[in-house]
Amino acid sequence: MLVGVPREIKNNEFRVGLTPAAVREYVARGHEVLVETGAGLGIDADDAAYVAAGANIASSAAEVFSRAGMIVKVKEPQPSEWTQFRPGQILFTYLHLAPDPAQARGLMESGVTAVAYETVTDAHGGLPLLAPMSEVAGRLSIQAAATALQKPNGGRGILLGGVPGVAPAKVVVIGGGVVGMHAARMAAGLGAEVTVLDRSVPRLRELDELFAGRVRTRYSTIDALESEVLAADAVIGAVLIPGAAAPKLVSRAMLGKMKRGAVMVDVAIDQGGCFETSHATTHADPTYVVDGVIHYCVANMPGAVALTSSHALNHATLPFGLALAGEGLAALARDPHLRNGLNVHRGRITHRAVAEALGESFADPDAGGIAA
Ligand SMILES: NC(=O)C1=CN([C@@H]2O[C@H](COP(=O)(O)OP(=O)(O)OC[C@H]3O[C@@H](n4cnc5c(N)ncnc54)[C@H](O)[C@@H]3O)[C@@H](O)[C@H]2O)C=CC1
Ligand SMILES: CC(=O)C(=O)O
Ligand SMILES: [Mg+2]
Repeated sequence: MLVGVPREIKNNEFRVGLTPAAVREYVARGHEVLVETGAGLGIDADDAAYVAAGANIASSAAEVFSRAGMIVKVKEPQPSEWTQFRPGQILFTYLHLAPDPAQARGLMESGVTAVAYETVTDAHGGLPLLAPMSEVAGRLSIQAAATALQKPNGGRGILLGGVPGVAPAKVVVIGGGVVGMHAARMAAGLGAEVTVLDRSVPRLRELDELFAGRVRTRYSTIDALESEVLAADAVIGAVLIPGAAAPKLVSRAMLGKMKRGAVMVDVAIDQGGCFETSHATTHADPTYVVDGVIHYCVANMPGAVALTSSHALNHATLPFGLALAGEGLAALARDPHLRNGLNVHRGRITHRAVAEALGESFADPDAGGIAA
């Protein structure tokens, strides 16, 4: 198959869909790879590095979109990209459609077959193509919180770890999955007092074991959430119901009672955010203030550490991308986990939670017909 890699165009997005190492794997299996000029510059991979890996270089995104049978990207397509897809073409990237009806409509109208990284599953109930970026964003969330808490940035002026004789900051992590676990680990490593809330008791048990008492865990009732959030210096929003819009767990009323200069990092913003007052921001202007509380709501946090992120993402996407390039739609028919990633096919929404969030009718991909 001819696999196309356009340059990412979202604000401050420096990642790339395929690294040169990944290109080499595709080429070794007989695929042709077409990379837009400059697509890898954010990770120190120039056109020559891609040519050395066996790729051809396209002078424009339009050339990539018009020639490729499959497009491999990182971020959800932007409006200027929706219009370039065509029926039968495969798109393999993050989509986050639940909070984004305009993009959903654009993809449906294009006729593209869109496989979303964030809903591909594995045999252990995990999300293998979301996990690496959740690891990055979880770790980064604590760097963002630590920076925003500094007085010149509008924060409370508290050091996460404190110093001998002065108490550390209180960090509250809502959702103890991949993002939450990595956030807790970084915050605890810096010496903060960390509490993780989750609705899954088995998950709280795992975290309790893992952190051996260094991190507190609490079952996430409204009571527990309120008391923790009101005492917090930093709150990390890290919940997920796969495919669905994030539940709003911190209300405007709760926010009004928080400490002035506290920081809220809503990592779940790509699914619409889990704080009532969240709206998506960009790396160019990452924070805003509501009721004296700093909000950081960047929807592509890993783009800031593109070098680390692109390699981690490619390690996870490579086997699935190779299956799609090698078998086309048959890969979706064969592998139920990859099929869970299918969000849009032939103008219909093919993921149940995404369809429900958008109020669209659901076309069940398990009911057959994919490989036709
Ligand atoms: N902003 C960004 O740049 C990035 C955002 N993300 C997003 O971060 C979010 C979290 O991702 P992961 O940690 O990988 O998901 P995950 O599935 O590993 O963890 C989610 C956790 O939330 C818990 N949860 C669900 N509903 C809850 C509720 N009402 N109260 C408390 N806990 C609840 C679940 O039990 C689970 O443990 C996702 O929306 C993901 O897309 C991930 C990477 C980058
Ligand atoms: C998961 C996601 O949205 C990102 O890495 O940007
Ligand atoms: Mg995102």
